[in-house]
Amino acid sequence: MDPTINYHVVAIPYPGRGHINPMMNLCKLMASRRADILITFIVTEEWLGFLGSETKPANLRFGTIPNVIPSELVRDADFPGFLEATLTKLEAPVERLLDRLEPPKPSVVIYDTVLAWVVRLGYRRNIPVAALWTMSAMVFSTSCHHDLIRNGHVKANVSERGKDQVDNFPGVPSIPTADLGEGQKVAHLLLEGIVLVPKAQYLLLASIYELEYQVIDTLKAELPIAIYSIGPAIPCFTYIDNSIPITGHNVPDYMKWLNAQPRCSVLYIAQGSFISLSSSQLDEIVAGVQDSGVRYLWVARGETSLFEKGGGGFVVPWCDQLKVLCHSSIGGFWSHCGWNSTKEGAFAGLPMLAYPIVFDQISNSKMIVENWKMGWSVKREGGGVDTLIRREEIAGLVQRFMDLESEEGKEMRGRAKEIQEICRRAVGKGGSAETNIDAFMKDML
Ligand SMILES: O=c1ccn([C@@H]2O[C@H](COP(=O)(O)OP(=O)(O)O[C@H]3O[C@H](CO)[C@@H](O)[C@H](O)[C@H]3O)[C@@H](O)[C@H]2O)c(=O)[nH]1
Repeated sequence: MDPTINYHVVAIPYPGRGHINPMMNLCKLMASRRADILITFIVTEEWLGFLGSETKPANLRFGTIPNVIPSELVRDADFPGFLEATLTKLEAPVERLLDRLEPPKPSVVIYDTVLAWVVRLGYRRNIPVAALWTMSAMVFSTSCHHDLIRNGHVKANVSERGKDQVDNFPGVPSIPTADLGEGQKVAHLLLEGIVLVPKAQYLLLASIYELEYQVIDTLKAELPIAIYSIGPAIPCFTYIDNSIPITGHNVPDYMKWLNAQPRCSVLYIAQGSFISLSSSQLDEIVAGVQDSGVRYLWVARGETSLFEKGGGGFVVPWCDQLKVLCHSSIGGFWSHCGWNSTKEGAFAGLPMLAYPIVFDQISNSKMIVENWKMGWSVKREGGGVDTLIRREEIAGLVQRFMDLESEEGKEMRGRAKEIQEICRRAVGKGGSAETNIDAFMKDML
């Protein structure tokens, strides 16, 4: 046993990019704040391949289990099946790994809220558990009050935007039922984890207190366990200064291309790490953006052949998103509104074009457009998820959005900077993120 280590923390992330990233960022922060903690971050062998080259503190180590769930590369094909596998196949190999772990015995297991089985594991082994919620506090609150959904107060259908409003979610303003993102085949599986949160010892919200304080305070008053809002859990500490162009030997081509573009001229487009758009809608978006004449940097996976027509852009299969968002050539962010992307856009102070697809993305897009007023919705008011948005409409919208001189654009950019300021204060020295992470570490150890 390493004599400098006094405490052991085990982290069990849900195996998906939008979940692994915030867990990893939290663990990096914790490991760098106290050298006497060893953190074991448990991933499958496949995910070790994706994450193995990450720079991280020496007291943060990977623990691996075999690939007992479907590959990350094919999980879109059957998402309910994938989710089910994470709930039924991971527990046994994780237990075997825990039996082999070097001492000291874990002081706490931090787990993704989705993985309900970890709560039972904690009880069996007499180890306290901390649930990490990787979506907004608002979505936690609305999901948490699932009795309303079960009792039929909330319509379980996102494809038709109903007019019904739900105004009895504590700490959450009145919200249309159709914005809740419920009704997916997977909703009941996710709810299982949420229902068990009160049986955990701690709840960690990957959210900025100042941006969601009403709902966070309400949750603190309602739930019987300790709750900490740990800040955005994005790798923001590396990229604070966006005025310095990124140069050097290992600079990827997309960064070199960005370095050569005029200030605020490029629209960054990323529709998320999984769940694709319909191919007809994707065709319209690609054609619309290209017809707009606006420069773009596009993260595209299988659909790169769509870009053969050319256009003023750069297409990549993957990029270092936060670094890109903080680059001075980027002037706007087209996003599917995953919670991490939402927070990264806010941290970068970028106006956003919101194109949510499922789950919490719909309420995140509302937060961006209606609450923070730092973005526009691509979809028309009242249009369902299946309504096709034509290329002409998209071209016009993108042109107006990237126009730096328009009054409406200036106002939106001003709001984005205000939200950015709130984020930066929260993650700065003595800000709410640091204070709350320190409080959690003190309490759990
Ligand atoms: O080229 C890329 C594309 C993405 N990312 C990163 O990947 C993460 C993606 O996370 P997110 O924006 O939250 O999207 P998803 O992976 O789709 O997130 C899932 O998980 C989120 C958190 O639970 C939910 O909010 C989403 O609805 C759900 O789809 C972000 O940190 C991005 O910076 C990159 O670094 N490079």
